[in-house]
Amino acid sequence: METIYALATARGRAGVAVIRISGPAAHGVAERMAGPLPRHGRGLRRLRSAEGEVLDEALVLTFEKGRSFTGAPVVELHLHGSRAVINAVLNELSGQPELRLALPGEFTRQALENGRLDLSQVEGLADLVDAETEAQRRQAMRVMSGGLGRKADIWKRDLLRAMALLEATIDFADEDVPVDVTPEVLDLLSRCETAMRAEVQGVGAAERIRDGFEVAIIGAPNMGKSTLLNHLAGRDAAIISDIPGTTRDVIEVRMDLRGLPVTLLDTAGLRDAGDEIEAIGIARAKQRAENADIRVHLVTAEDYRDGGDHPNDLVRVGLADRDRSGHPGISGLTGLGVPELLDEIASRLEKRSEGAGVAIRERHREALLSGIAALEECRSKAESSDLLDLAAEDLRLAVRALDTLVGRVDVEDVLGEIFSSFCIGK
Ligand SMILES: Nc1nc2c(c(=O)[nH]1)N(C=O)[C@@H](CNc1ccc(C(=O)N[C@@H](CCC(=O)O)C(=O)O)cc1)CN2
Ligand SMILES: Nc1nc2c(ncn2[C@@H]2O[C@H](COP(=O)(O)OP(=O)(O)OP(=O)(O)O)[C@@H](O)[C@H]2O)c(=O)[nH]1
Ligand SMILES: [K+]
Repeated sequence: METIYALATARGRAGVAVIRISGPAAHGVAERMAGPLPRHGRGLRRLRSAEGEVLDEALVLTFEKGRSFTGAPVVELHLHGSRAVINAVLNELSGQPELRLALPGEFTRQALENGRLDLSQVEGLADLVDAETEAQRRQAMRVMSGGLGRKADIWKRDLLRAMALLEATIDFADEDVPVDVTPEVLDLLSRCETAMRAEVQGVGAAERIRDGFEVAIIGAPNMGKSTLLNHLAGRDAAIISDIPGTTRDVIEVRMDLRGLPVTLLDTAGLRDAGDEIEAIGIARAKQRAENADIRVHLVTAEDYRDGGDHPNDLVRVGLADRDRSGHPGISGLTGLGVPELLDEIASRLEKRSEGAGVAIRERHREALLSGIAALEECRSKAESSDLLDLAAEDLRLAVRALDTLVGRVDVEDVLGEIFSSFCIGK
């Protein structure tokens, strides 16, 4: 294994910056710069260049092989977090013949190769590093701490028990001993299948939590859509004017709505377009609104009162102060009714988030579906005594599908894709 190094913290001025070195040469290189180090501990040391110049006074942490994040020997240099210090130390490290700059995600890759994390935990870690909201953090933590692997292990244990029962039946089949194990086998199969299906059901919600929900604000020109968006965003993201047809491109604002990641969309006012550009804007507005998770339809107070049915993915809100009917409406100008609108959106999105479990990616869905398909095959064969051999083969396929979840098999082709989303230093 090579020895790699990289800045683990973000670039730019900060209180402290951390450089990680991982691999067999880590301790040797660090001692060359810092002098003798504790074997598995920490110490305050002067880091010197080869010429003897003091580069920084740093906190140096050492981790023994098998007892570090990567599983390889690790040294962490906790530096003063200025650009100049970071550059000086990185420059010194780049001159060390045993070292190479880490690729994106390469520390985590070492952790995977050294069995410190399974593949699903690596995926969870990737999501955790990207998490912007509380719901994203919680979901990533569930997966990073091994939730999917634990479930897969439980299912696998049941399937291996079913396999042993089937094989015992096959062995006894010659001996005229009437052993009917199928009820127990079928019971084990259906238990797994139900649990796996529940996880498949949750992948959609999990993906929404990771990628974010879209909420589109729609309505006629000049209704105050941009005003409402700016109010929600807390900044002037969209242009407000009393000229109808101001907004043309879709304006996007990312926000954290009670822990849920939401992209708000301000769209062109819907009407018969005044010109060609506006027509394009309106077409885009319709398209994006159609794909959004929720549409907030701004209407006049009169229209709101005349009401009527509307699809339940549509939150219909009436403007507050444009008539005197006195009903509680909404205004992006005064903020009236905005907390209620946010509550309504959040509660709808929370409903959509329900069911997210520890299967959170398309890769997980595919593995589970192929496992479920194998279990279905197995069940239909297990019911007929002359197909038990084939039933056992289907079970092996199902177990294999579970193994791909945690990366015990078929890892190589997915690694590139997973690590491409990591940053350098992770
Ligand atoms: N300084 C620092 N902070 C960090 C990390 C890191 O690598 N370095 N992490 C990186 O993502 C996360 C923590 N994850 C870690 C997981 C395992 C070990 C580790 O060395 N485990 C040893 C025990 C070490 C000890 O107790 O001295 C072990 O399990 O044997 C370190 C960090 C977040 N904070
Ligand atoms: N009285 C009142 N005026 C508002 C309110 N919200 C917005 N306005 C005004 O209505 C005009 C249009 O506001 P915008 O937010 O640009 O409307 P829009 O729906 O985005 O308009 P388009 O870009 O044409 O689709 C501006 O002059 C706003 O100041 C409100 O709640 N009450
Ligand atoms: K506007």
